[in-house]
Amino acid sequence: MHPTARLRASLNEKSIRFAAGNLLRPVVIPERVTGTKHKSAPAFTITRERGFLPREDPIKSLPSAFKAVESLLDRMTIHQPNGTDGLLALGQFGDAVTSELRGLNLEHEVNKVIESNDQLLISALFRDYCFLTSAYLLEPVDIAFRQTGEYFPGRSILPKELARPMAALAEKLNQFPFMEYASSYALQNWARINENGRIHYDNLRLIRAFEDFSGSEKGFILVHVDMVAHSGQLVSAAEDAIAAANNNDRDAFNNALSRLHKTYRLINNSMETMWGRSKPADYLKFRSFIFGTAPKADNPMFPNGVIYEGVGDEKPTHFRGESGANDSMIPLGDNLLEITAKLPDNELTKVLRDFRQYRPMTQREYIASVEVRATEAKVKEFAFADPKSLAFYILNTDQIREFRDRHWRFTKEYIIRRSSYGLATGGSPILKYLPQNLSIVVSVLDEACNALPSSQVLLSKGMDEEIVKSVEECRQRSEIQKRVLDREMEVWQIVDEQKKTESLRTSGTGDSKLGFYKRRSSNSKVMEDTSFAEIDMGEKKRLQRGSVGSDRGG
Ligand code: HEM
Repeated sequence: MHPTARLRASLNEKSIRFAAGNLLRPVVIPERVTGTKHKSAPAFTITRERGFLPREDPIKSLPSAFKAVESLLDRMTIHQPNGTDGLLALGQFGDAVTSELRGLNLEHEVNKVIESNDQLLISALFRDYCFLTSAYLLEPVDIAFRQTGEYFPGRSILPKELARPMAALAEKLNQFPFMEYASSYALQNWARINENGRIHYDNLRLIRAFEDFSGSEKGFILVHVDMVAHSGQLVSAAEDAIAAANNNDRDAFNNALSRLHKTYRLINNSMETMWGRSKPADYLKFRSFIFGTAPKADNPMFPNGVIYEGVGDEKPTHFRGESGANDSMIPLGDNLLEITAKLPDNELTKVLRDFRQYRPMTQREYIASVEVRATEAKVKEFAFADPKSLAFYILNTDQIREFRDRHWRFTKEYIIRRSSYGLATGGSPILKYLPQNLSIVVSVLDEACNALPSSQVLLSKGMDEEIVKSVEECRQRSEIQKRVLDREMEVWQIVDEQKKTESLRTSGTGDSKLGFYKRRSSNSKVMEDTSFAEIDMGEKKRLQRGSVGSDRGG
């Protein structure tokens, strides 16, 4: 069947498929999947070697039939490698897309690639069309932000030259037709500098960029890749832990949890390098381009969603934006250690579950399967039944706490300090979503620490001194974290309420922000039905320059 014939009637329907019913089966994770004989295997086939990275390094450039696409991608980046301004800096990207792609019928070329079922090439095309789509929709948002420090609505119609290939590629990959962390912005967007070298930060470069190939955007993306380069060991340890719990094999279980712990430590150490590689003062400069069009009810940038021209019945669509929330390393730990089971049944948990849909199908199914299989194998109960296993369970849960703690500090320093805009790129409410997840890990850690005998008892039973010492430190950290977070949340609650009161007070006063908004939207159909008084596009903040790489002014 011709691929376009399969386009969904409405892209807004969440028609992503799950392997329901298969999640309980034992999963055999291969060591490696490479070479042309595996051409049709999904790019994100999960292996013990590569974990959540694509099974082969991403394709760096497109076949010559797509030279118009490649040219737009090269010329759009705000800071061009030769020091000039790119199309996005000049506000010329939207016009360039329509004038340069119209009439080329690249949709036909895209469909030929889809029919070939060359999954690596399909994935590269999806990455590149995602970059074009986000740049096109968010260009007005970024221009306004660079000029005023405030956000502005994006474009509400995606032209068919982008919309139809996007929809067809997304359909083939069974993903939403929008930029996503794994399949476009981060995990499909790196190349090794030395082909024979390791997948390691110093040996990586970007394939595509919105702002700059050598500055903070590079650091932001490639630190994620550097972390995920360890994920093969996470997958391997998680699989061995589930198998050991099923086989009642205590030694194998402890060995697997010990390997899991070592790997999470490597990942957390890599994450810590973010501060130096991607400056907090630079983040907002490329962040405009990774926002999404969801949530439907409450996204001031896309109050009426986005119409994909020529796709299905052209109903407005709403998709979450790019976010590390779509990474699979932490959900893997949450599910394996049965932390997920402790999530309260509320709106924020729905957000977390929704994030899990925004990733390659293989990862979606795998993460869901770990949740089901770990519950069946009673991983947590098995860990709690033995002091040494429980000690490893605590060490791993503490690593997940450490990740979320550092992450919350990133969010405060990179975002909250610099913008009052309440939505994160993935569309979650910043002040509520991340702290909830952190507080849940802390409560699981607390529960596990309370169940563990005292250090003296552990030592008297012959437990390794180093492990006992580390676990004791976890206990202390857990108590401190809980106290600090509780106090902090009280303060944020007050700030949030003040913000709401202030917004009510100033509503309808016609201040300069609103004036700018109205001026800019005078010829924009998108704003016709929107009440300006209710819009919060973030407060005006002074942009500061960072000092990483060649990240220059703008
Ligand atoms: C400057 C650095 C970072 C900032 C400012 C940041 C910001 C955020 C924000 C605001 C969210 C909320 C979800 C949303 O987008 O709506 C989020 C979620 C998330 N991010 Fe990041 N992030 C950063 C780095 C990372 C890194 C390096 C990773 C590693 C994979 C990561 C993984 C995650 C995860 C797993 C979540 C879901 C939260 C959870 O489960 O508790 N982030 N991020």
